[in-house]
Amino acid sequence: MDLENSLPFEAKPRLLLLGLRRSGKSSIERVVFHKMSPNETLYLESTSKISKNDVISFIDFQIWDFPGQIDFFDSSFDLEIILERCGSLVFVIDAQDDYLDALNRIVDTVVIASKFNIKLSYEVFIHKVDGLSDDLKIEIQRDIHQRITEELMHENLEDIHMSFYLTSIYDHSIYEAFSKVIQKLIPQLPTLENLLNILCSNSNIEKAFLFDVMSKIYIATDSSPVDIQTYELCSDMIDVVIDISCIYGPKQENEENGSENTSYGTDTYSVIHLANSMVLYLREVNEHLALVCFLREENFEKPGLLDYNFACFKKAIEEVFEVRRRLAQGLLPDSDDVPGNNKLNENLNSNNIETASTINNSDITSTI
Ligand SMILES: Nc1nc2c(ncn2[C@@H]2O[C@H](COP(=O)(O)OP(=O)(O)OP(=O)(O)O)[C@@H](O)[C@H]2O)c(=O)[nH]1
Repeated sequence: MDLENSLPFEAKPRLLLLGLRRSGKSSIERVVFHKMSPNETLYLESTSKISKNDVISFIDFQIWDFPGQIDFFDSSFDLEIILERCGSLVFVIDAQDDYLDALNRIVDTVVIASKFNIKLSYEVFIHKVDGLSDDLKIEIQRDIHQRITEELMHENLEDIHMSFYLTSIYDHSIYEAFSKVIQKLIPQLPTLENLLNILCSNSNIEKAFLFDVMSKIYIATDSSPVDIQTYELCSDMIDVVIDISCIYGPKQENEENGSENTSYGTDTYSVIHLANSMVLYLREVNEHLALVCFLREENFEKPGLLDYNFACFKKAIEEVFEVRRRLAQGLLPDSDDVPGNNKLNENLNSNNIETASTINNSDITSTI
């Protein structure tokens, strides 16, 4: 599961943050990946050179923050090398400012980038929407979408697909948008979704998210639609659990510098009963990932059933990433027909997960 060690630094997939000066690129990177509070970003200085950050968490990739004043097309940049290992180009537009220049830059960049890497995904963050009314947000999104689509058609690039997100660092929208961007870089996404669907249907769970704990990005969810309020509740639960475990959890000694730090371990488990008869259920899957589920109180009468199903789910997740680890190390042929994948498909078989109707309390206690 030690994924960040599985790829050398230069081989990690890249995500490029591009946009005009002061559009909010560094703020996004600091808030999402370095836990900076949004208010502190007011004091960020303008970035003067490309800042490359290795994301140390479950997700194995690098973020490159391109300063707004740098010309992406400058001949001193080897675009072929920069774009070759790039998974996504994220364009950040300041929605509170005049954005016509930003749109021209986006179209010019797409024209060039599409020549170097046809697999790139293009993401547009219509950013700083916190100060705007709902109607204005929709109007701006429609206008930006239309202008970019027209310009791309003009360049004969109508096949390019771009995704648009309304974002702000002052609420959960930036995490939701980043979650969707990152999910496109995770090849195992359909398998993870499938596992979550099986878990939800067999445990009567309304919604389940698999979170990267450090960034609070969800790397997968079941296929029912994401309701932003449910997402916010589940995401907030991670903060609550981390805060409580930092204060009251067991102290762990840091081997490198001998200091003590508190973090939650692999047995972390939390249940919160809400006033509206709903239950939040959190289990840590490994040091990077946590499963957070939202379910009705009446479906939580047999917590042991959920614990048992979670154990099956956790085992399947471990096998998903064991296959990836072995592929990264060249231990398996890069094909669909590898034994690990067959094993994985076996685990996807819903028979491995008990259903509420087929298990009774005595079975649960004996199987855990
Ligand atoms: N209202 C609001 N302000 C934001 C948001 N995100 C960033 N800002 C502010 O925008 C300003 C510029 O942010 P930066 O992150 O430095 O912008 P940048 O794109 O990295 O700028 P360069 O380094 O010059 O390229 C800061 O004062 C941030 O506090 C947001 O979501 N809402």
